[in-house]
Amino acid sequence: MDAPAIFTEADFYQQSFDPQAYLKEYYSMSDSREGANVFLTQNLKSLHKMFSLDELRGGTLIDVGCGPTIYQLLSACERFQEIIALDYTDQNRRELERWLRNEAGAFDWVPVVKYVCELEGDREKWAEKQEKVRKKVKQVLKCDVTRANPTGAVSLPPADCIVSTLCLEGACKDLPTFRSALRNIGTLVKPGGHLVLVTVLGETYYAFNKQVFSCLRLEKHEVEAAVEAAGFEVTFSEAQPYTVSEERMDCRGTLGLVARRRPSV
Ligand SMILES: C[S@@+](CC[C@H](N)C(=O)[O-])C[C@H]1O[C@@H](n2cnc3c(N)ncnc32)[C@H](O)[C@@H]1O
Repeated sequence: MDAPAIFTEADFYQQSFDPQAYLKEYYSMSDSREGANVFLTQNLKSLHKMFSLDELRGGTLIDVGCGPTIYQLLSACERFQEIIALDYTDQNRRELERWLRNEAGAFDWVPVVKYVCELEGDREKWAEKQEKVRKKVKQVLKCDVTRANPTGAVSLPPADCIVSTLCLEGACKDLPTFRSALRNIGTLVKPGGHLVLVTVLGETYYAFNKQVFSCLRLEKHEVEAAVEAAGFEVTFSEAQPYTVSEERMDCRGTLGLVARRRPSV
């Protein structure tokens, strides 16, 4: 499989991203899909590690490019009082809201929630954690990371922390756009607040449901330099090789990064 000839940007997501197919392909956790679980468990462990850091706690957390997923909030919800989730694509925000309202047909996150509870030391707390996420997510709003003001007419008070998983490398066609998107989302966090990033490294495409999406091929040092240039100080950065060979993506590694926004001058 090859990367698309033209980089698939936000409008392509709006037209072609099927949230249920995405969830089924990347977030179904089962013993029969051992290889497929590696990508997910690697990212869950990284989020668990980062949201165990002392400095990561506070009032508000904004999830940028949340998609239809909640796994990125499972460790975070223990550290922040309120969560606001943002994404460009209408159907992804709707799918997330379906789960938040516990509607029939919403994706079953229980195996993933149990896995994170086990990382935290008590697998039996899964129902409590699900309710915590459902209670803490206060708003699900549209955003565009390529805009200087990502939430447009809606103005949000700057958050204590922003988290973004697997979004910017899919939304940004080249390194200058990636760097400017980091500056844009940086405005959503208070000076002294934190950015938590999970990105894939060395990836040019990912696919599901016979649909291929572009990915900006990134190296660890490029992500770190872009985060620093956006006004943050990187305080934690850990890359892990991704060695599973699969048709659905050409990912070579994953990166978990924490940075602190510098005081404005
Ligand atoms: C690969 S999905 C990641 C979803 C989720 N964060 C996860 O970890 O699985 C990429 C997400 O980025 C969103 N996206 C793409 N372009 C965007 C843009 N310009 N602004 C905001 N979100 C965008 C898509 O709608 C999609 O939900």
